[in-house]
Amino acid sequence: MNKELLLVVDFGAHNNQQVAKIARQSKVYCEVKPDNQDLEKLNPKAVIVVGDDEVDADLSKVKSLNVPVLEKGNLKSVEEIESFIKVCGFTCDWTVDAFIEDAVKQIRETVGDKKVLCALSGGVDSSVCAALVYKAIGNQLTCMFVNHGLMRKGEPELIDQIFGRQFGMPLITINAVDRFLEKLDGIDEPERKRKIIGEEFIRVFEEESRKLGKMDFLVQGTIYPDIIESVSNKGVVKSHHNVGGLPEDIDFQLLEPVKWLFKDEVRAVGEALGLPHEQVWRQPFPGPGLGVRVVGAITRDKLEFVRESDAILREEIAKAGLDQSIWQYFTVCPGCEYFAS
Ligand SMILES: Nc1ncnc2c1ncn2[C@@H]1O[C@H](COP(=O)(O)OP(=O)(O)OP(=O)(O)O)[C@@H](O)[C@H]1O
Repeated sequence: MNKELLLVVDFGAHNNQQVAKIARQSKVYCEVKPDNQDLEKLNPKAVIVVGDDEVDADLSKVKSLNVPVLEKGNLKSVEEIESFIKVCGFTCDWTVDAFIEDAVKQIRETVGDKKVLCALSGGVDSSVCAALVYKAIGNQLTCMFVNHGLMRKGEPELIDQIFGRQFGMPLITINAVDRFLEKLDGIDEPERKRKIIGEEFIRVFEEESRKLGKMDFLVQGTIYPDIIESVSNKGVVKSHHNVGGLPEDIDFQLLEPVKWLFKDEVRAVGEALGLPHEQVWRQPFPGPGLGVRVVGAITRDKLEFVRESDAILREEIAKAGLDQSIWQYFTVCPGCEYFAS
């Protein structure tokens, strides 16, 4: 697809992502770039300038593009952006389906006949990436799910049901429950737990992926805010999203098929690809899973307690119709007497 680009040039605005999201809701493809980039090579059809100190900004680079520029005031209203889009004559054809079609084509071109590995956690980002890459290259993709024993109730089974059975993807499930729980034995510091879980994940993933023979690409669920924030005008906000913190020198090329999408767009793409609604709209879940919802040292009893109580809470919240309006809700297992052995 030959995309018409609406460029948001960011002079350090706090609302840069908001402006891009509004434009995209009008089906216009929009990217956010800091003003120090080579804007000309992006060939935009129009530009919106945003910035908290925009009045003092040097707009010569933007003006030299010779395209329409919306540059007055920092807080651009939805109406203002929509009418600018209309005046500029955008085709407004950037839809979820158009994105998928384009992404599938690009993935096929990039991958050719090579092999791709996806670390599938069952979270929104890796799930949508897996579905998208599978649509593009079918069985050239292998997904690997590491069950570390810290998942929510029914989650490992659900991953198998959706990706293994419904989609029919090549899916390898690694049962590493004992291995993780042994490493975590007696550890009560939450930061220490996180570190152990992260490091163990990398070890398991490396060991198991080696058994698969040569894999050329690794799928990574980078999303657009990761990119905008890592190259923001205000300096690096946070480092790039990474598959469980794998080292930089891994022997894979990265495939990042949703790196131009905001989270809600990732969800919409997931639904369009046939992932269940509940899977793509689920609440954020911490990487170290239930391990950090047990206060103090983790035992199998405590894990079971927090897993069951979490399942009950989620069921009740859903029954009350609140599961999409409350951003985060969870149960915690305190280090109480009841569990003393
Ligand atoms: N148990 C797991 N099995 C396989 N891959 C995993 C697992 N946990 C994490 N990963 C990989 O590491 C990536 C980053 O994990 P993190 O916990 O930070 O999740 P995230 O950024 O919310 O992404 P997602 O929505 O895919 O879970 C995931 O996208 C996935 O590729």
